[in-house]
Amino acid sequence: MQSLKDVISGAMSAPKYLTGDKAGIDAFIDKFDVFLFDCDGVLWSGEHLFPRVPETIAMLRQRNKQLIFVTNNSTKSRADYKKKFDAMGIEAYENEVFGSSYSAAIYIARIMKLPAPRNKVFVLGESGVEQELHSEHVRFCGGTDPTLRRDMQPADFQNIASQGSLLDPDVGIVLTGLDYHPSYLKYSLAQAYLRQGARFLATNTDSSLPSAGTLFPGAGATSAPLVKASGQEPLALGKPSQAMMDAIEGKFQFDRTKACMIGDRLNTDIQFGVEGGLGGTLCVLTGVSRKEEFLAQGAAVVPSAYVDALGDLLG
Ligand SMILES: O=C(O)[C@H](O)[C@H](O)COP(=O)(O)O
Ligand SMILES: [Mg+2]
Repeated sequence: MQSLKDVISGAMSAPKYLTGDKAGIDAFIDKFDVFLFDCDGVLWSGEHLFPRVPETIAMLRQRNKQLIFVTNNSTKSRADYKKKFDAMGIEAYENEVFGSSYSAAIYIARIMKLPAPRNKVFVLGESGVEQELHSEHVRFCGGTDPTLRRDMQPADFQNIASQGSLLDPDVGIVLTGLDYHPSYLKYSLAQAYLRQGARFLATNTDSSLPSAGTLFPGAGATSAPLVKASGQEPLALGKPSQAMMDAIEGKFQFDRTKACMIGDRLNTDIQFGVEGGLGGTLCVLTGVSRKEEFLAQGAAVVPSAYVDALGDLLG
């Protein structure tokens, strides 16, 4: 297993190309009891399901592998993902999903445990974040609140500056995720809360989102205006955060050396697996990262192996 020290010292063996190598694929799968699956860019690209994904998942289940779905996409809750899996004919279960919105919710509820009343969360994100905060009995505001999906009015500046009715005095945390409805008003409220000392968290900070076969602004892009305005960087609780890895290991109880992370992105999925001390990592080339990035001399993050598409594991 390659450590980050090996990566930096360049003492790394080249990643194994498995597409078309039946024996190599079998040997690779046999090494692991647990597979941590990224979603966007590996299973699907938005609503587009990649070929032979349901069959590949079924094959791993037939070989008695434990499967865990670890996504940074915070727009959906575990329950939402169960619906998406069902709609795409993928055999998967809600309790196998561990998303960045769930990671953030349990970090706030079980680790930060801010004292009431200033323990409310101002959300810059979608309903997946709200559902997971609710599942952990964490109070929140902002998010999908329709009254905030409007243009900034002159009176809003005075209201916010004078700690007026637009501000909730119980907010002690600002949490950003992938937000499809950003607005100047929401950024202004978030900045005001941070100036009052609220803690700054993010579900994830991925720069881009793979969807419909191309790339769109990611969670890191939708939270960037607040990072610039506040001069603060959030604590991110999605991949490659090892706080997330510890929480996953705690929930699913597995031997890290017998686990493999499958992902499409080097600086989230593969780095997550390498820094987490997992037995292996597999890069799938249907999403964000290109093989040239990790085959290059001195590449910072290198997977153990790679395939052109997840379905290639069927040989
Ligand atoms: O911007 C984002 O949030 C990410 O691009 C997206 O969520 C990635 O999801 P994942 O590949 O971890 O399933
Ligand atoms: Mg991905």
